[in-house]
Amino acid sequence: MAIKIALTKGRVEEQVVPLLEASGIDCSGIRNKGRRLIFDEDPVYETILVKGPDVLTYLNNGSVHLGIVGSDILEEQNNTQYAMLDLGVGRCRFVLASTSQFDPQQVRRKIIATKYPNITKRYFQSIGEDVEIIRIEGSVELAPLIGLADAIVDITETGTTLRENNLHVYAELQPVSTKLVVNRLAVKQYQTEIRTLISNLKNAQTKLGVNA
Ligand SMILES: Nc1ncnc2c1ncn2[C@@H]1O[C@H](COP(=O)(O)OP(=O)(O)OP(=O)(O)O)[C@@H](O)[C@H]1O
Ligand SMILES: O=P(O)(O)OC[C@H]1O[C@H](OP(=O)(O)OP(=O)(O)O)[C@H](O)[C@@H]1O
Repeated sequence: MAIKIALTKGRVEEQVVPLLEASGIDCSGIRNKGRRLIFDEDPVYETILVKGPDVLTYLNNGSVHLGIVGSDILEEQNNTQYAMLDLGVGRCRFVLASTSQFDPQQVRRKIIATKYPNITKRYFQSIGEDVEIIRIEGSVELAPLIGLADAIVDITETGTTLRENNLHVYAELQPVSTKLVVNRLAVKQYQTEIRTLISNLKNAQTKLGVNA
């Protein structure tokens, strides 16, 4: 039976496929995927492509043995315990950002827009502040520009999106990177295979110059 991996499609997929290939996994199907979602070209690993927040749903349900997902999603879903390896790709960081008019000391209770309400809540709790959180699905940078929120908590990599929308960083939160996560039962069932995969991925990181 193949070992099943749920891989986050999009940015993570693009950055992880070279690592999987350098680990000896056949990703030819993913590279020419069209609209396909299941890839069984490799004799050992079957990969499915899913949205990031769904990776843990498949993993916890036992439908897949391994998952590849950003730490942003693991932290938002309060589920970091099965992260076995930092793949060192998909690197970005959480920031609190807003326009130059934003006053971090404002007296009125702040309204914060984000795709990550749990991470945002934990951050403001950690600095002893009570805020109102508005969850939005994307293009979060719009929120302070059109008056939906006072500021945002979002991820940034190059800073281009913030810069091109005239937003500034007011606080640095935690860093983000892509993790390999495992199903608890699969760790026992496929101990040898998972150990081998982790070792091959570490060698692939070295070969490709990826810092974990
Ligand atoms: N700017 C970024 N730089 C590096 N990694 C990022 C960046 N934005 C997101 N990521 C990582 O990639 C993951 C998925 O991002 P991606 O943009 O592909 O999906 P998404 O946010 O669901 O977007 P879409 O709905 O447009 O597919 C995130 O969970 C995060 O770990
Ligand atoms: O600092 P940068 O390199 O510009 O990257 C940051 C952007 O990347 C992510 O958005 P994504 O592309 O996932 O789109 P989204 O707004 O639909 O979430 C994030 O939400 C920022 O908007």
